[in-house]
Amino acid sequence: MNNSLQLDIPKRGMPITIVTGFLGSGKTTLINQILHNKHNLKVAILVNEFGDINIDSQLLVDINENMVELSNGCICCTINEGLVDTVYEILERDEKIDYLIIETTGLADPFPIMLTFLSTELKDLTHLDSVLTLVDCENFTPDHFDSEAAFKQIAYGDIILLNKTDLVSRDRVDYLESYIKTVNNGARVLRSEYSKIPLYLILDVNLSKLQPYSLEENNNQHELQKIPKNHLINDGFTSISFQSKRPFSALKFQHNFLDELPDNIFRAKGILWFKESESKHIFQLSGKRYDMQVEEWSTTPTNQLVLIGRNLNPLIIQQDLTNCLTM
Ligand SMILES: Nc1nc2c(ncn2[C@@H]2O[C@H](COP(=O)(O)OP(=O)(O)OP(=O)(O)O)[C@@H](O)[C@H]2O)c(=O)[nH]1
Repeated sequence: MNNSLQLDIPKRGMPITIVTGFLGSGKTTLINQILHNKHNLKVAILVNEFGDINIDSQLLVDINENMVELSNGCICCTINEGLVDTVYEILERDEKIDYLIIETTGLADPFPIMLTFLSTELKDLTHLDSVLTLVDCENFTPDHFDSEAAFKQIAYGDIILLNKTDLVSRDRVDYLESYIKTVNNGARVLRSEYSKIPLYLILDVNLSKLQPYSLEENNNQHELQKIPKNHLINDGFTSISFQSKRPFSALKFQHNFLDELPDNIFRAKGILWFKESESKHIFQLSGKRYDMQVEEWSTTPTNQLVLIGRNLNPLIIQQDLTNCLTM
């Protein structure tokens, strides 16, 4: 007689949370909160930026070998294969990683990224825990910035974090919550300031509705092939990078650039060097709001700036910025 008991316990691979949300909604801020509060958990972070300079990775509190950058393309389309290779590299490390967090660009459609973990061999080695979508309560509009990707971020979110509640009234947050429920009624909706949220509400929550058994393998491949490789072009967004080994004049940067900023720039972020200051300036602009944080330089000073918007003219913007440099 065969006494062995056959238990059908599903093997769970490395848990994965996809952190998404439109430009400037607070994704990097959330990852920093997670890194501060993760205790002994070995967390790997995969940061994707579609510009050719990766500013986000330089703004993370804990930059080490567990942080992987994927720049110059979008993991939901143009560099999806790069995502698969990177996840394999993380899985093959000698030291086991307990949890993987993927920060998408602010313009990513999360669906192809979700499918990546449910098709290919990755479905047996990983476990998609949830898609977490941040919403900037100040800048969010129900037309989703006229961007299909921004709409899908809400539609596919298992957790929606209404962030930047400090900048708006409670009525506005209530309104956003009821609007979001009309698009995605099943999501766990939470609220935060500076993306502060207890980790037990967002990690290892097993909220992903999309599971391998819910989709046939052939179907996944088919769905992946249907994803347009040029969705950023369809949405009309471009990113412009600017770098310089000469400092800016603070006065010129303020008057000739910031005061004249065109409306079609949605987001800018950079590490700036001003002739008038010995400190490094972290520049952040989301919508109409910007701020500068001051820190010590730990590297040779340079300027690195990324601007994201619609129908931007790179030559004019780069020339305007060059004109703000000191001689
Ligand atoms: N007032 C306020 N500012 C916030 C809050 N959360 C984030 N910020 C600020 O908003 C700016 C953008 O935050 P990030 O975390 O870089 O946003 P992101 O989603 O990673 O941006 P991208 O990856 O460029 O799309 C930064 O200046 C943050 O300090 C918040 O709750 N309140």
